[in-house]
Amino acid sequence: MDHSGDASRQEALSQIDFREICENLYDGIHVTDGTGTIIFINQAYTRTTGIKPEDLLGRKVSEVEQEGKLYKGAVTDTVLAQRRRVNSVATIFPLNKEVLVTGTPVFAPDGSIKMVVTNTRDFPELKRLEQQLLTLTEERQKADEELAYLRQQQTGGKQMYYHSAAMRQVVELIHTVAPTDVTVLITGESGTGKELIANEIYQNSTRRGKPFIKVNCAAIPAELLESELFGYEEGAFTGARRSGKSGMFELANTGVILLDEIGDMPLPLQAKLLRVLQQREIMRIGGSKTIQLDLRVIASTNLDLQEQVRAGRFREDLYYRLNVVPIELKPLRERKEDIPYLVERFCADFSKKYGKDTRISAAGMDLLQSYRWPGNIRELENMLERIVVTNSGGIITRDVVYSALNPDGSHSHLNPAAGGTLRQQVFAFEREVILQAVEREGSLRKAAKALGVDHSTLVKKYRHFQQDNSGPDGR
Ligand SMILES: Nc1ncnc2c1ncn2[C@@H]1O[C@H](COP(=O)(O)OP(=O)(O)OP(=O)(O)O)[C@@H](O)[C@H]1O
Repeated sequence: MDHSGDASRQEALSQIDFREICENLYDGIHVTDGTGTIIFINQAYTRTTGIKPEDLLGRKVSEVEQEGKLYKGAVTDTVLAQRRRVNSVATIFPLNKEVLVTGTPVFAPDGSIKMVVTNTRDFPELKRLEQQLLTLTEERQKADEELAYLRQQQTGGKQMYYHSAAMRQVVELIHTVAPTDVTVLITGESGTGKELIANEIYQNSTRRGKPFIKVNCAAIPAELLESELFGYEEGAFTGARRSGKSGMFELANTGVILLDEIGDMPLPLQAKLLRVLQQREIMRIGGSKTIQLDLRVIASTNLDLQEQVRAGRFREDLYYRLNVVPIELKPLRERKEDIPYLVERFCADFSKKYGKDTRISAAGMDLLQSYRWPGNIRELENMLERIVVTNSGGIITRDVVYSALNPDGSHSHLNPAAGGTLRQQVFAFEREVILQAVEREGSLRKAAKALGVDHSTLVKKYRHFQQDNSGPDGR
C-alpha cells in the first residue's frame, strides 16, 4: 500500500502552527494548565472581553475571580472538579457584559487533566441573533398566515353561479382538466368570468395552496412587462434595484401563473414566452443562471386570438401552445337563462352583506333579461349591488331597474335591440313602454287606458312581449 500520501499529510501537519490557528479563531480562547493557571488567551479573547494577556497569563483563575476586577463566573475550576465539559454565562467587568463560556477538559494519557480550554462567545451577539431569529420566525409565520388568507380571498372568496347548459358544460370541463397540469386558454368578453374560472381551476388543481400569480399583460407597460415576468439581476439596467428582483415566473414556481389579457402581449415577448413554455426554464434579465420552472400556465383574453394570429399580432406557435384546452365563455346576452339565477343569487348576497331583504319583481327581472349586458356579469353584479344599497323598499320594481340601467335619462344604455334593424328597435321601444305602463298602472286595463289603446290590442301585444324577451324575430 502506498503511504506516501499519509506521510506528506503528516509532514504538512507538522508544519502547522496551531497557535496561529488559535489566534485566528473567531471565538475567544482561554487556556489553563491542569492546576488552573492561565497559560494562553487568543486575540479574539482580548477583543471580546477587553482583557489583555498581561492581565491574566501566569495567574490562577480562582485568584482572578477573587480579585473581582476582570471576570466572574469562570468555569475552569468546575471543569477541573467535575472532569467534564461545562457551559455557563460569565460576567466581564472591564466591558460590563456577559459572555457565554464553554470549558472543556483535555486529558493526559494517565487520565489527569492537562489543560482546560474555554471558549468565550459574545453572549449579547448570540442573544441578538437568537432574538432576530425568533422575530424572523414569528414574522415569517405571520406572513405565511397572511399569504394563505390573501390567497383564499383572491381565489376562493367568490362563488360561481350558473344555470345555463353552456355554463354547465364549462364547469364540467373545468373539473375534468383542473386536476391535470394541462395549459388552459380562457376566452370571453370582459366581465364574463374568466378570472373566476381561472380561480376555480386553481382551487381544484393539485397546486392549490401553492403560489397563484396573476399577471395582467395589458395593464403593465410593454417596456416593464419583460422585467416583471422574468425578473432581473443587480445592475441589469439603469434604475434596476440593487439586489435584483424575482419575476412573476419565479414567484409562481411550483404553483400556477395566470397570464391575463395575453392577447395584448407584445410580439417580442411572445417569443420569449414561447421559449419558457417549451423549455420550462427562465433566466433573469442580466443573469447567467437558468432557473428551472415547475408551473402550470393559464392564459386568458377577451380578444379573438385566432383573429390576432391572422392579423400578425399574435404568434401562431404560441397560440397552439396555449390553446391546449380552450374554454370559451359566452357573453351574458347569449346565455340569458343564467340571468334570473344570477340576479337572485346576487340579490341574496348583497341583501345579506348590507342587512337588507331585497327581492326583484317579475317585471324587473323581465327587463334585466331583455338588456344586452355589454359589461356582462360584472355589470350585472355591480348594478345589483348599487340597487340593493340604495333601494329603500324591499322589492326591486321595473322602474328601479329601468333607472339603474338608464341613469342619465337618455335611452342609450337601455336599447334592447341596439344594433338591430329599425323594426327590432321599434319593437324594443314599444315593448318597454307597454311593460312599464303595466307595472306602473297595476293592470292591463288601466295601462291600456293610460296609453290610449284598446284593451284587446294591449293584451295581445303584452302576451307577445311576455313570450319573447328579445326582439320581433326572436333574436
Ligand atoms: N358565474 C359567475 N357567478 C358569480 N359571479 C360571477 C360569475 N362570473 C363572473 N362573476 C363576477 O363578475 C365579475 C367579473 O368577473 P371576472 O373578473 O372573472 O371577469 P373577466 O372575464 O376576467 O373580466 P376581464 O376580462 O374584464 O378581466 C367578478 O366580480 C366575478 O366575481
